[in-house]
Amino acid sequence: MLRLDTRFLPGFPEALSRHAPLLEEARRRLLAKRGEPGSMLGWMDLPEDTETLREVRRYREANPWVEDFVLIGIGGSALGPKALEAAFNESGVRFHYLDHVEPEPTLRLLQTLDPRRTLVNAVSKSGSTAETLAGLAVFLKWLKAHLGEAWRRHLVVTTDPKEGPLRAFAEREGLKAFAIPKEVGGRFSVLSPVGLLPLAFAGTDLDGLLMGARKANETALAPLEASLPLKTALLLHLHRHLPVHVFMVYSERLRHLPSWFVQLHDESLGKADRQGQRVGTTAVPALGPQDQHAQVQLFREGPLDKLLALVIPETPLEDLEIPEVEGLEAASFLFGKSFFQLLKAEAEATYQALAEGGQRVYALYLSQVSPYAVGWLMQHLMWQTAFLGELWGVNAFDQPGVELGKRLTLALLRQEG
Ligand SMILES: O=P(O)(O)OC[C@H]1O[C@H](O)[C@H](O)[C@@H](O)[C@@H]1O
Repeated sequence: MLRLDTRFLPGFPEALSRHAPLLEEARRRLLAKRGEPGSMLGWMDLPEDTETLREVRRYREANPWVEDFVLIGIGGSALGPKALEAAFNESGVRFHYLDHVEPEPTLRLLQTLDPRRTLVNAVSKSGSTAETLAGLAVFLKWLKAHLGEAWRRHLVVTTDPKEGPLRAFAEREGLKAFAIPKEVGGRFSVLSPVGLLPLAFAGTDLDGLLMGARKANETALAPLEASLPLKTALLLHLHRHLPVHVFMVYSERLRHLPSWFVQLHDESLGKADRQGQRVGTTAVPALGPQDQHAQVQLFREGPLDKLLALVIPETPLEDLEIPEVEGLEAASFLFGKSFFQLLKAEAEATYQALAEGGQRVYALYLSQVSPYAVGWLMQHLMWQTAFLGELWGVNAFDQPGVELGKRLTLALLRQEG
């Protein structure tokens, strides 16, 4: 379950009815593009794709020997699987992410891995991302050096169905390659094989995850009063004059979720609109309770330039009692309480304190940190982003601003010879 709480934004129900025509129009425009080539709305259909799920499961079953899974990918090709695997790794397979090009940790990783038990997954929609190709080259050499001809079983590719250098390489070498559907962009790809393949190795409940995402689809299309993504899109739209959007999650298991959201929000919505105006708000990742001891001071008493979203679990899967300690009476208010009670109290107190501090804040309650609820939340946030693209007049599915950095990197490398 995912539940929106706007108790500290009392005018919101009226604002929702006032903006009904605007929201309905944004939804109509978005859905009208569905199925249009190049509209990049394929992520809406991923939760229904049972064929890919079967293919991913078959591959997982055929490779029971895997103990270490190295995902080489960056941005949308790494952030989603990283967020979900950290929360729902039930298998004990160890995951390593090469989403950087720092030599020292890469060398250390290569020294600790057993190539005979390692599966390398190179993930890139374009198939041409520099960091990913650099990592692939290094791991390919390592696999070949240790395994000879057997290296092919240890490398699996996830990329465009037809195009790009990685697809061509996989074909040339006869490698197993999963497809990221053409109409699915990187930051919207977590429910494609980009996420499903690693999560199958992590033993995550994929049925639950996709069922949750289907629920988000249902709410996205529901009448306005029941349309959670239209509601949160409106919250962000009404506060677009506030430059900062804090996304704060009260779950250690979901510690990587804010980074996934940051890419989704910032890269989709921070750009020039159709009139050439710069638009966008800056998503700031935060984690509870850790950031209560780091960022919350600023959130509470710093500039009133923020809209904050708190993601708060309502129930734990398991709980842990805080036992009494003799001689530590200062902590007696904790004794007999549980970790989750403390977590929940802290989240609620922060929610209230932020509102009383004058900040604009709302909560998204997750029934539990389960694949179902988190699948729902992630697909919900994709809908929210897509609706905001319509409301702000930007193409939420391109990233022209990233291209210049890529071109300059290439130019610098060429100069160095
Ligand atoms: O999946 P890839 O094509 O390798 O792309 C990885 C990342 O590259 C660029 O930085 C894009 O701006 C991101 O949106 C993308 O997620």
